[in-house]
Formats: sequence, C-alpha cells, structure tokens
Amino acid sequence: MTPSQFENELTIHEHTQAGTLDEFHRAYEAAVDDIRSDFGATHPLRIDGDEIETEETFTVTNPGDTDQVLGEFAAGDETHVDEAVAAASDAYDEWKETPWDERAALFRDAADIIQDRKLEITALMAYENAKTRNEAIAEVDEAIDFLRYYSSELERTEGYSADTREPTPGQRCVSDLQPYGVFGVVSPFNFPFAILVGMTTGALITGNTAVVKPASTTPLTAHAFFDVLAEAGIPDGVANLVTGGGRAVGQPMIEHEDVAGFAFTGSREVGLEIQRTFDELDKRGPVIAELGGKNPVIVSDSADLSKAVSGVKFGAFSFSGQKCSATSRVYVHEDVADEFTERLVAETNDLSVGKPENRETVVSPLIDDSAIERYDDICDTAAADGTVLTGGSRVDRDDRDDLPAGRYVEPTVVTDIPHDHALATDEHFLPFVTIHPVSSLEEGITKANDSEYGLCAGLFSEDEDEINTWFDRIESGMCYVNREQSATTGALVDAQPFGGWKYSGTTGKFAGGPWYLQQFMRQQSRTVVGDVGQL
Ligand SMILES: NC(=O)c1ccc[n+]([C@@H]2O[C@H](COP(=O)([O-])OP(=O)(O)OC[C@H]3O[C@@H](n4cnc5c(N)ncnc54)[C@H](O)[C@@H]3O)[C@@H](O)[C@H]2O)c1
Ligand SMILES: N[C@@H](CCC=O)C(=O)O
Repeated sequence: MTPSQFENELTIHEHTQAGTLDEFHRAYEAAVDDIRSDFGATHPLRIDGDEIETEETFTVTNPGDTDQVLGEFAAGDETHVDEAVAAASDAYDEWKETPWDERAALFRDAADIIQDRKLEITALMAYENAKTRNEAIAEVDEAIDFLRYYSSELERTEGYSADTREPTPGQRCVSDLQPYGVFGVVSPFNFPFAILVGMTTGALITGNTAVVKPASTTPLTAHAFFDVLAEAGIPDGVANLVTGGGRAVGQPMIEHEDVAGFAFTGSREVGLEIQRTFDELDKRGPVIAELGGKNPVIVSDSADLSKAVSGVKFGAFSFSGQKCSATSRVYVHEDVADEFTERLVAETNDLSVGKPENRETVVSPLIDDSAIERYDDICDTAAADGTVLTGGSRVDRDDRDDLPAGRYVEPTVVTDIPHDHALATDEHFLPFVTIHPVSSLEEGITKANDSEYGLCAGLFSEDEDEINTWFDRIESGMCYVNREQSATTGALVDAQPFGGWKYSGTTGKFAGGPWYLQQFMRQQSRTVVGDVGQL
C-alpha cells in the first residue's frame, strides 16, 4: 500500500525543532491571562442557529481553583432535545445533498480557523478541565488533524462513491455510502475538544446532521467549536448544541425516535446502556462508542529500564491518569522488578503536582468531587489490601501555600495487589498504577489479556522475538513498544488510529483511521438499465 501523505499538526515538536519553544510558552501564558476576563457569562443552547435561553442553568468552576466560576450554562431537558432533533431533521435533506467536496471544504476551513485560535482554545482547557499546556496543545492539534484527515478521506474516496461497472450491456451501476439522518453525539470531559470535534465531524461530514451534548463539566470548549462551525458557514440546524446532564439531555437523545445513529465516547456503563436502548427500541442505525480501558504494560527482563520507567510514569500520571489510554497496571519481570519499582517510585516523587497552567506541572487537579471520592476510596483499599509505595493522599494545602482550593492529589504507586483484585481490574481514571511481578513474558501476556478491556497496551523489551510474540498475542487495539514518552497514551491521527477491542469499544473501527467515517453511513447499490436517469 502507498504510505499516507497526511501531516500531523505537531505544535510542540515544531517549536522544539525550530528552537522557539520559549516563544510558545510566552504566548500560551499570555493567552491564559487574556481569556480570564471572559469568564462568568451565561451561555445558551444553540439550536437551528438560534441562541436559546433556559429556565434552569448550571455553574461550571475551575477544577484547579474551585472558587473560580467559569460560567453559567443552559441546562437543557427533553423539550430542548425535541427542538434540536426537529431542527436537525429539517436541515437533513439539504445538507445530505450538499456536494461532498463542499462539505470537505467547510471542515477544512474549520481546521484553519482553529489553527488561528489554537492558543486561546488551549488556554481554555487550563481552566475548564485543568489540562496542562503540553497536553492541551496536543489536543487542539488532534482536533485540527481530525478535521483535515476526515476531509481528506472524503476527497480520497470521492464522497464514498464507487463506479461498479456495467456488468452486462446497458446496466449502469454505482455503489455508494449514504448518511443515516440525525446523529446524537455525546462526549466526555477528558478530551472535551478533540473528541467532540472528531465525533461531530464524523457525523456531519458524511452528510448526517447532529445534536451534540458535551460533558457537563466541559461545555465551554464545545461552544468554542460551535463558534468555529458558525464562522466556517455551517447551515442552521445541521449542528445543534444542547448542554446539560446525562440523564436530562443524553437519555432523551438516545430514546428519540428521529435520532438514527449515535456517536459516544465515555464510560463503558453509559456506552453499553446506549447500545442496549438502541436494541430495545429496535433502532437500525449504529452506536459508535469508544469506551474505557485498563491498560497493561509489560516490562521484560531485557527492557531498557530508563525507557520503561519514563513510559510508565508519563502513561500513568499525565493529566492525572484521566485518560482512557492511561497506563494502569504493570507486569514486570521478577528479575528487574525491584529496580524498576524503586526507580518508578523515585521518579514519581519528582513529578510536579500543581496548577495546570504552570509550566512544570505534570499531575493536574481532578475533574470533580466524585473523582476525589473515588481516589480516597481506592487509596484506602490499597492501604488495606496491598502496599502503597508512594502517594495515596490528597495534597495537603497546609504544605503547599501556592495551591488554591482545587482537587490536587498525589500520583500513587501500589504493589502487593493480586492481579484479579478490583484495583487491578476496574478502570479508575485516576493517577493510580499497580505493579505486579511476573516470572515470564508468557505470564505477563496472559495476565495483560485477562481483562474485559482491550484499549491500549505497552511493552518494554529489547528482544525482537519477545516483541513479535507480544504483537501476535496481545488483545488490544493500540499496541506500543518501548514508548518512552508514554507507554500507552498519545495516539496521532492517521499514524495511530485510536480505538479498542472487547468492552473498550463497540465497533472495532478506530477514530482517525481509514475505516472510521464509513460507520456513519450505509451502502446503497444503484443500477439503471438504459440511458435514462442519473446515478
Ligand atoms: N475510548 C476512548 O476513546 C475514550 C476517550 C475518552 C474517554 N473515554 C472514557 O470516558 C470515561 C470518562 O469520561 P466521562 O467521565 O466523561 O464519562 P461518562 O460516561 O460519565 O460521561 C460521558 C458523557 O456521557 C454523558 N452521560 C452520562 N450519563 C448518561 C446517560 N445516562 N445517557 C446519556 N449520556 C450520559 C455525560 O454527561 C458525558 O457527556 C472513561 O471511562 C474513559 O475511559 C474513552
Ligand atoms: N486518544 C488519547 C486518549 C483518549 C482517551 O482518553 C490517547 O491516545 O491518549
């Protein structure tokens, strides 16, 4: 196959290559200061191109400084979902007839607009979900990549239409992919921009219209994307934004008879519930769901331990482990287990826990109170049932007078936990990793695969046979070897299409890859006999 020509947006890499990283940092810090003055406004729903106020609103605060209010947001309900679906249904016929190259051009324009506002959107995430600058700029880069990549896929396939010949004289045939109608799109808090942009673009660029609901903690970045779509010229009703709770807005979206398909990224519990509801209501459209992970890393006795320690540390603790791709369990060969663990603990102790906008911060505050409660619970369990090697507590603000009231916790490394203990089987979505010594690669692979999830996996080994065996046997969508920058996180659009096996996803077709967009469409074979009629 011809190698892809796609070029990723790689802001940090490009500044590093050009020797202009300090320029980036200064510009980011200025953007963080600038946007502060925008906070506190009330934000409406966006239906059919109109701004809709609601009686009820909800407040969003900064996870790193919970006294700081970012804004009031319209709390939608079933009636707003009905209005949004009606607008999307009305807009559908015209939008699906819009030529594919015009749709592709619109989303390319959206990518260019985001490129111009890159720092502003990056800075927004410091406040909204407490994402550090390196992580947030990579997320905005990823959103730009999704827009450009899906546009290029539509162009490469000429709108997913194939001339299927004239099998017998006079029979003219075409096979193409057609949209379903109205899609529901529901996104998570942890990648509030890239994942929302990716799923919404998947639905719209293929000719569907959409009703979009962001996570309740991250509606500001969703508004930023809707501003971009409006500026790029999206017609009224094609994309509609309904903010609000999962039960109040998400559930009626799933159940609405005119919502034909669903794109969801979030927890396994909610994703599988959406799939069950679609089945119960006998809906025929797809549920494209990207779900959780419990991502294992194997460290072999041949591993370069510096790479392994670095990869596990960043995989487990960047953005406080609040990634579906976060490293959460490590199977390390017993001959190197002590050294690996000591070094991991030492390097974890050196990680900076702090405000996301600080340059040195790696471990940023947790998103909400339920995350803090889960953290307290699992640390108590770890102390009772295993050995907490480092971390295990909230950061004590008496020792850190630089920290405002926020959800700051210590990155936590735990051992002496059985491999089948809930701490090592359940997704926690927190800065928490368990270490398990094993006697062979074989045992490591068996234990890595003994999970209901299959999202990301990592291996550290300098042995070619081990690497090949692992690739052959590991049950995981994303498989990374010797990735020092992070053992399991940080996929790039096109190069590393992202998705999971088992309960980590519902379709086995990955975001940012060549088989993603087809999921938003269904095939139609068209035949005309004779000279009359267009195909
Ligand atoms: N595989 C991936 O690509 C990927 C990427 C990011 C996050 N995730 C997963 O997302 C989870 C963390 O994100 P989260 O806490 O925002 O997940 P979540 O499932 O709690 O929420 C996701 C979205 O679903 C909505 N929701 C909640 N209940 C709902 C209901 N009953 N009906 C409809 N919508 C409902 C929420 O409001 C939110 O918008 C983790 O499990 C993580 O692994 C997966
Ligand atoms: N695509 C991201 C993870 C998204 C889920 O949280 C990564 O590759 O780390």
